Amino acid sequence: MRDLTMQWGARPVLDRVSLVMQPGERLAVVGPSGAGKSTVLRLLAGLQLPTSGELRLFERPQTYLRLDQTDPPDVRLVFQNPALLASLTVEQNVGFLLREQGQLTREEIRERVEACLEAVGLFDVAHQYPGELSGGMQKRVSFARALIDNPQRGDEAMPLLLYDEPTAGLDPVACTRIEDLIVKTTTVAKGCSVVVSHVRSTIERSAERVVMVYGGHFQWSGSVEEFRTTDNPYVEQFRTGSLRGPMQPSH
Ligand SMILES: Nc1ncnc2c1ncn2[C@@H]1O[C@H](COP(=O)(O)OP(=O)(O)OP(=O)(O)O)[C@@H](O)[C@H]1O
Repeated sequence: MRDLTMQWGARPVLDRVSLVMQPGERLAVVGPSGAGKSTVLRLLAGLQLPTSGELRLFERPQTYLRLDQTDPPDVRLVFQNPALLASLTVEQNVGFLLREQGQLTREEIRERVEACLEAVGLFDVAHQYPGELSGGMQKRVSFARALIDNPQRGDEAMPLLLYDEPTAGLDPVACTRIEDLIVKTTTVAKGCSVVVSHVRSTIERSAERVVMVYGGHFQWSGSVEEFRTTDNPYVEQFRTGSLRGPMQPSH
């Protein structure tokens, strides 16, 4: 992102922000409610276009919405609500894109789906419907869906995986499982990832670098180790949950 601005009202939500991600990097985007974290994800996903500035994904400038691109970049979304299709089985949900592409036989798709389900620790659920699974299992299915690969994908191809609040509302043990899955999914897909989360363990366990968004700017960026110890006032207030600090509701 270079000098990227996203503006709906009088004040820009993102005001000329810049960010470069390294290949294979795992990034966490943090900040208080309404700071613009989901906006960052939606821009990266191509679900909305910036008001101004430049967004490049894998070197290619993004000037069209994802749906309008004939050859969209490989960006995969794992949203807070797993957004599975209720009328399709788990197997049909995970293999949806491969079926649409029509390049593999049913048996080949079934094998790939099975491998992705096993990679996220799901067994014997392929023929069940999402509604028959627990919330945690549904999240796993959405991770499996992010693992499914296009057969034409070259060895050097690198997807960008986007995780929006992946551990919101989960118990601490379920959080740990999902955090491990984020690292695993990103590694297995040979991709890079951006996680938006308020959960400290998720930020620290699933990312290598942290970016703090507030007031339209990226106020701070550093490694996870630095995030734990920095005395940057924004990060300190976020870490401690203090009401005192530079982040106030009126801003
Ligand atoms: N389509 C839209 N039209 C107008 N304003 C919008 C739109 N989408 C987001 N906004 C505004 O942009 C700001 C940032 O929203 P965003 O969802 O990115 O915040 P967030 O940091 O992800 O918050 P949360 O942690 O609560 O999910 C908010 O003030 C929101 O009202």
